[in-house]
Formats: sequence, structure tokens, C-alpha cells
Amino acid sequence: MLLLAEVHPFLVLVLVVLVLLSLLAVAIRRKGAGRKREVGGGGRSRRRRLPPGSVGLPLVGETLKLIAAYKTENPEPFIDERVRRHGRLFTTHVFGERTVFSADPEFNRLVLAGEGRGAVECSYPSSISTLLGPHSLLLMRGPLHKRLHSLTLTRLAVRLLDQAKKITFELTVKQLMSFDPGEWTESLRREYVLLIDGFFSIPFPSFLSFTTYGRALKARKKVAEALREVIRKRKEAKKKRTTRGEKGLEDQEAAAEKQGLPTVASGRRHMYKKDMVEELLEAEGGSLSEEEMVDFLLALLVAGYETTSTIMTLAVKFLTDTPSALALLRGEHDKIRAMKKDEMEPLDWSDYKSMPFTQCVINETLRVANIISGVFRRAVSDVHFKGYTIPKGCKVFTSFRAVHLDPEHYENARTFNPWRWQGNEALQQAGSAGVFTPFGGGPRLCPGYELARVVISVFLHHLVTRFSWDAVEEDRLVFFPTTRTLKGYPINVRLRCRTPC
Ligand code: HEM
Repeated sequence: MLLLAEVHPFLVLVLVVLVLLSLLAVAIRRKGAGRKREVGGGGRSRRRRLPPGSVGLPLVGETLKLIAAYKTENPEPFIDERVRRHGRLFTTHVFGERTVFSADPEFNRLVLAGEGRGAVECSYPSSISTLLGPHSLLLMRGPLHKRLHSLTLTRLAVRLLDQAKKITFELTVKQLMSFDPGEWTESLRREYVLLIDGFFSIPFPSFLSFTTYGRALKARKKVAEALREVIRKRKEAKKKRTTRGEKGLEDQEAAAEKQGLPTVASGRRHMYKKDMVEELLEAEGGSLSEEEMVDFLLALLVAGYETTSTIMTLAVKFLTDTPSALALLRGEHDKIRAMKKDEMEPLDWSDYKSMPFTQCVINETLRVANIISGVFRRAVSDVHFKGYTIPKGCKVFTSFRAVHLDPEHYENARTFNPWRWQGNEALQQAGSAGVFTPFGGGPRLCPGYELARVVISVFLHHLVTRFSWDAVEEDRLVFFPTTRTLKGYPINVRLRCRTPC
């Protein structure tokens, strides 16, 4: 009861609905499999033993305890307690399903790499799958996932020429569809906000359009329609060019470049670079359907939007709370600015590569904040690890948070200390030991990881070189339903005075 009172009643309702739906699904699956398993294995042979743990209360399992912990600034005791009692691999019952929870970097690595190799597969709650669309990269599996994932990787390597685009969403839209910020982008973003709100709401039926989920479904339709329109127009333009025998944009640009002519509408000269829509139109021999392309674009916008902007905000918060780190960071960026002719001269790749302390700040923010606290998978065959057997069909949660905040892997693990990343080897060592995985790993390694780093670096550059700021009021982090600051971290910003004034 105490726990129930701590949790918002709306969330309790969400959970109950989710739990009931999931239980039904689990019951059907179990019946099909025709066998039961107990936590810890009881009298079973050692080979069939599930990691020890507790499945908590009937129906809700340990979900309410988890949520209550994640709604505080310090959710670690939830994991610490269980690791102490059962070890780094333990069984729990969250979000309606028995789940093997891993705080073990070795197991996490096995799971991340195990997808597509007959060991595990990606697994999202159905409410989120519906909003993402069935063809979303995040839900796709098998060879098509592999091909489209690598398509994303090549297209998302950003050039800092685009640095003027400070806002993540606008930058992503520009990358994907080549649109500059404007009315269209802004109205698309408004619908996106509604869509993302729906991720953590009760998945009521669509006719209840006044609910958060109903509004999200409506927003999804609008976003999908806007994206479909873009794809159709681009398809038509491409077809017209082909039937008229005209050269593609790429050839036109190359020809103009040879003649020393300006090549883009903005008057700026640059090499033609295909955007994501162009890539999608040509991918799979031009066979992708409009729906597949819409889901693909939508997922990219969703995946990059919340994550990057939250890390930006939290980096600023951690820097504000750690003035010596802010001073060092500012020094690094002032030095870069001092080499420029004027305030407006854009950054280039070599500038980005001369921001070592900025990268330390970003790594440490990613480590401490854990925007993606871990990922869910489902075992598609029995997985054997350190004497345990995770049976086929079992849900697995590889917790990045538990590893990132484990004192065994990081000294003073729960303190923001960007200096720990200084020196070239620190990141490499943590990466190869599997103890730093903010962007996941294996075949689903985040394709936006470099874009995110660049966007955050450029944002910090402009912020610290041009402005100073103070926090308006006390704010704190929470980790449920998503990682964020409770009040959105309001700050008072002033133009920085660099000359005597
Ligand atoms: C700080 C920012 C970011 C963080 C912490 C982050 C983290 C992650 C993580 C952990 C995954 C793996 C999910 C899994 O294994 O199930 C992932 C996947 C993904 N991310 Fe990111 N991400 C960030 C930014 C971005 C950006 C900017 C984009 C694109 C514009 C992006 C696009 C994607 C996509 C499409 C996937 C799915 C890949 C697949 O399933 O094959 N992310 N991200």
C-alpha cells in the first residue's frame, strides 16, 4: 500500500492494464510451451537453473518497487539490493513478465551481440510498437534489419558544415529530408511531441481520442501523412527526371562543380550529398513500400529527438553543478573561437576533433544519466551463462545503468567526474571491457551515436562561448517514465561579456 501511494494513480492504472495484457500473453505462451519454471530452479538440475531472484507480488511483480525507485533521484538501491542478495544476474518480474535482469557486462555483451544469431531478439511493449509502426528499424529483424541498419550508419555521419542547426530535431529533419527549419518543421515537431508522450501512457483504443495515447495515435497519423507526402513528391520528381532523361542531382552538382559554378539553391557551394529519403527510394532495388519508408523515417526522428536533447540539458546541469568542469570546458571552446575570424565562422571537423574535454563531459553525462537505462530482449533459444539457463521465451533486460554505476568498474561511480575520461585509452578500455555501452552494441548499436556527439558538442560550444547562465530554481533528476529533470531545468541566460563592458 505504501508503494502504491507513492506512485501516481494514473501510472498504477497503466501498470495494471499492461500487466493484465502481458499476463494473458504469457499465460498463452506458457500453455503452448507446456512447462513451468521456478525462479532459482528448486530441485531441477543445475543446467536448467534460472538466475535467483524474486518475482514479487502476484500480477504486479516488482514493477511498483522499480517505478518508485526510478521516480527518485537515487534509484540505485533497487539494483544494489538485488545484486547483493542474488548476484549480478537475477530474476525479477517487471511490466507484467518474468524478466532476467542483468548488471553483468559480460552477459550484456553476450545479449547485445546475440541478436540475429539465434540467441535473443528485440522486444518492445506492444503500445510502443504500435506508435513506431511495424516497419520501424527498432522493431525490424533479420537480414532486412541488417541492410537498413547499415544504410542508416552511412547517412548519419554528419558534417559540421551543418553546425548552424542547433536544435536536434531540425538538424535531424535536415539530415533525413533536406528541409531547412521553418513552419513545416515546427508543425511536424509539435505532432512529434504528442506522439512521444504516448510512449508512456495507457494504450487505450484509438476511438478514445481524448486520452494521451489517443492523441498520440492521431499525431502519428499526421506525422505519417506529412512524411508520406514528402516521399511521394520526391518519388514523382525522380520519375520525371528519369523520363525526361535528365541527369540526377548528383551528376548536375558534379558537372557544375567542374565548371566552378555555384551548386545549391542557398548559393553556398558544396558537394551533393544524398539524404535519407533519396537513400530509401533507392534501397532494396527501389522496392521499399511507402509505409516502410514512413516507419523508417519516423523511428529515426523519435530515436534521436528525446535522447540527444535530454543529454544536452543534463550536460548543462552537471556542468553548472561542477564549476571547475565548466571552466575547463569553456577554456577549450574559447580557444577554438579565438582561432576564428569572427563570431559566426562555423566550426569544422578539425575543431570537433580538438574538443577532448568536451568528449569527457559527454561520456560522463551519458554514463551518469543513462538516457537508455538498458534494453529488453527475448531469448529465442535457451541461453547458458555462468551455470544458469535462461530459457527460450524468457524476457531479458540488459541494464547499462547497473554497469555504468557499479563501483567495481568506476571509482566513485555515482559521482559526475568528467576527468575520469581523460587520456585516449579511458574510453577505449571501458568500451572493450563492455562497461560503457550508452549507445548499446551488436547489430543494434545506435546508428546515431556520432551524430548525437557532434550535435551535443556544437550545442555546448555555442552555449559556453556566447552565454553564461544560472539555474532559476532547484531541480532534480528522475528516471521514470524517462530520464529527465523534474522541472525541465529552467535557467536564466545572459550574453557573455568577453570584452571589458
Ligand atoms: C544521446 C543520444 C542517443 C543515445 C543515448 C542513443 C542510444 C541508443 C541505444 C542504446 C540504442 C540501442 C537500442 C537497442 O539495442 O534496442 C539505440 C538505437 C537506435 N538509435 Fe540511438 N541514441 C541516441 C541518439 C540517436 C540519434 C541522434 C539517432 C538518429 C537520428 C538515433 C537513432 C537510433 C536508431 C534508428 C536506433 C535503432 C537501431 C536498430 O534497432 O537497428 N539515436 N540508440
